[in-house]
Amino acid sequence: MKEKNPWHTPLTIIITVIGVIAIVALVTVAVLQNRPVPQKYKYGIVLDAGSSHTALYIYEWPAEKDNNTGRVEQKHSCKVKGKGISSYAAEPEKAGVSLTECMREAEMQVPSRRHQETPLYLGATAGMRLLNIENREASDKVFEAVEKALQGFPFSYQGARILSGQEEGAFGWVTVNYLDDQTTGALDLGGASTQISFVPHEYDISESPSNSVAFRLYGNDYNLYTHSFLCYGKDQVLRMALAHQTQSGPVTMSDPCFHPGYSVTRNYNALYDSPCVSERKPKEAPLNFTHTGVGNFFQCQEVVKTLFNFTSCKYSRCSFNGIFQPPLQGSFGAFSAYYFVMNFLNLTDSSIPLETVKANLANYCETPWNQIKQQHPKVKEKYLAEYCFSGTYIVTLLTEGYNFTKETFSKIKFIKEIKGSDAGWTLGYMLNLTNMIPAEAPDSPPLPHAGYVSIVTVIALLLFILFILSLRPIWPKCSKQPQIV
Ligand SMILES: Nc1ccn([C@@H]2O[C@H](COP(=O)(O)OP(=O)(O)OP(=O)(O)O)[C@@H](O)[C@H]2O)c(=O)n1
Ligand SMILES: [Ca+2]
Repeated sequence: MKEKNPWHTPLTIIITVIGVIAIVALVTVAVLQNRPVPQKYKYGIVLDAGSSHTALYIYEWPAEKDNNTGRVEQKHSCKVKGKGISSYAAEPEKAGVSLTECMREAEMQVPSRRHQETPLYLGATAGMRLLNIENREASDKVFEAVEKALQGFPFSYQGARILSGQEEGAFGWVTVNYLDDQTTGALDLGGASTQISFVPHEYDISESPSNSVAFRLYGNDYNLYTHSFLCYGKDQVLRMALAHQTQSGPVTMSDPCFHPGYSVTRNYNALYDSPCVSERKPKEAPLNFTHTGVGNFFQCQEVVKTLFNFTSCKYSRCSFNGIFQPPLQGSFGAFSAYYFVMNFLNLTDSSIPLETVKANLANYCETPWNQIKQQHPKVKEKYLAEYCFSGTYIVTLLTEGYNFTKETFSKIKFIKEIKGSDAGWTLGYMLNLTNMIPAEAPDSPPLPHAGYVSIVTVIALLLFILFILSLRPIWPKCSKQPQIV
């Protein structure tokens, strides 16, 4: 006769069924109760009115976590068509109109029930700083027009203003360090100014108080060194280089920073129409000059070096132009035009030694202009013509200007964005104005949701097994095999 399986007794079946139901119920309750609730978001909008162009950024963060710990992320960005707002000095109304398209996009991107509470900021940088120096009235008119345009949208408009160079540098640092886990210096290269910001090892703030900013971020106090060099953005520095080479007012100028075979006619008045160069305009210059390329990196470097003043320094140490700079410290993130240029030249990889970067640049600058155009038919000619100059300027600024050596150069990461948010001053600016710079490290839950569910399941199973084992005394007796005596 077939032996009856001892587990198939009514009692064990009932225990097993109850046990399984209990586990399923326990796990279900645990999962449902602790499921991450669907997030509600809040939004903030910042317009970066740069010298060369304006960009709009929309940030979002979980609504119930705006008490400093919620991670603010970039939700959307929009590049305004045309040039920067400072270029509309002669027709200010158009500066306002230029923003309309991106603002409409923002209206679509931010849920309409959040429109009224969404703060909207516009910060202008070096282009407007220069216009303000050159023509205060025109700069005010541009702001009036921009203000009028922005107030026509349903957001909570918080004002448009020019950021100081110090703010621009410091907020760029805040952005990078808010997004990145380890403390990183920030290098920003714009069209009209350039910023360097880092936390020095030992820093005597009293040496140059105007270069110092204090921040509390994630539970640490930082004494930040920052400086913004007006006129040392890549477009203005190119003007300075051309101005330097046209001091005698020639009809034809041979430029080592442009490719052999490159030749364009430039207008003297247009070249000198900027406070960065206006004082240097040659007295008896003709209307135009022919700008031709020679393509020599080393000679170009010599031209660029003449744009830095290394002779006067009233501090213990300086970068250039008599500006205090403590010794470089730690790693750096280099963004905006640093990234555009180095990315085009395939030189963003930090493992490429400085010497190789220079050799590649030398080779690139030597390449005839026709060949360059053929190789990059899709790149705008204005950008394309300037990469030899810009690459040379970047290397010279970093090494001769800021004193990066072949060892420290490898600590620079050329980046466009960090964790989905563009590197730049806008995020730091908004965090500061909304009081969301996190003074303390965020409280993270001890376990992620998946880990929590797995642990509850395993413990429930163990308890069940333990329970079954504890019932051993009432287990049905197994029929013993006959023993051989
Ligand atoms: N794909 C791109 C985009 C931009 N540029 C150049 O990069 C420079 C700087 O761009 P950006 O960082 O956007 O400068 P702005 O913010 O406009 O200038 P600033 O910060 O000085 O106000 C400009 O010369 C622009 O022509 C480039 O070479 N390649
Ligand atoms: Ca900029």
